[in-house]
Amino acid sequence: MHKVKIAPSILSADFGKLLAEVADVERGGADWVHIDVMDGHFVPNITFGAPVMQSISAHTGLFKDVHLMIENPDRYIEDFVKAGAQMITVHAEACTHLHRVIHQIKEHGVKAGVAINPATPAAAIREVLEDVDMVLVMTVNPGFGGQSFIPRTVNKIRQIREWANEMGHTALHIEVDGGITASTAKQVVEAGADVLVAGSAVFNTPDRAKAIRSIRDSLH
Ligand SMILES: O=C(CO)[C@H](O)[C@H](O)COP(=O)(O)O
Ligand SMILES: [Co+2]
Repeated sequence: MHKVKIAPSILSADFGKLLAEVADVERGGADWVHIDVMDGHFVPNITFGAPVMQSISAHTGLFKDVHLMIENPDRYIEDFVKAGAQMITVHAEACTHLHRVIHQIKEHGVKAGVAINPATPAAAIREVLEDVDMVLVMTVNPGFGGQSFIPRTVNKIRQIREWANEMGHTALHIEVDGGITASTAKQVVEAGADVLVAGSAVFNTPDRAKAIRSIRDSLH
């Protein structure tokens, strides 16, 4: 089992001072930075694209975890690789040819993840589980920060970790995203998650180091 990683989502950061916000969580003990890209089609919200991501990349040593909530993500993989992405996650619901997109990401030499919405069963990604570096189990409906954790999603985490262990895919990361706080983190880690995205729980408080520490401490 990997050491649990905390990945603050910049969705809840102040976009007017993104570099300072990312530097703040880097100093505060974050492991990864989670970059939410939304297109206003796959989800009812728009964030930013590869050029903004590139400006952040150049100024942080954090591992860059890109969550593409966009339709036809295959059209933008190369742009995000050039912008510094180290993990690119696409939604199973947004890809007609999911296996092809996953291999397209890997051909660029970056890690590949697949995400599933709360209403999507774990079985939707069973056939690509051995191909991916990470499964992102959405614990809220994607599109917005600050929503409440959906408890039913915990069963899917357990199921996916069980399948990965059965197939010997012990390096698989399981990331959870949405409503992760010091009150919800422990149950998802116990179910098999090892990457915790936290947006509002980290950025909506003035002391980011304290917020990250309190999520980490809640796991013991
Ligand atoms: O992908 C996302 C939303 O679609 C974000 O990563 C997620 O919402 C993080 O925000 P919070 O921790 O506040 O729930
Ligand atoms: Co996200």
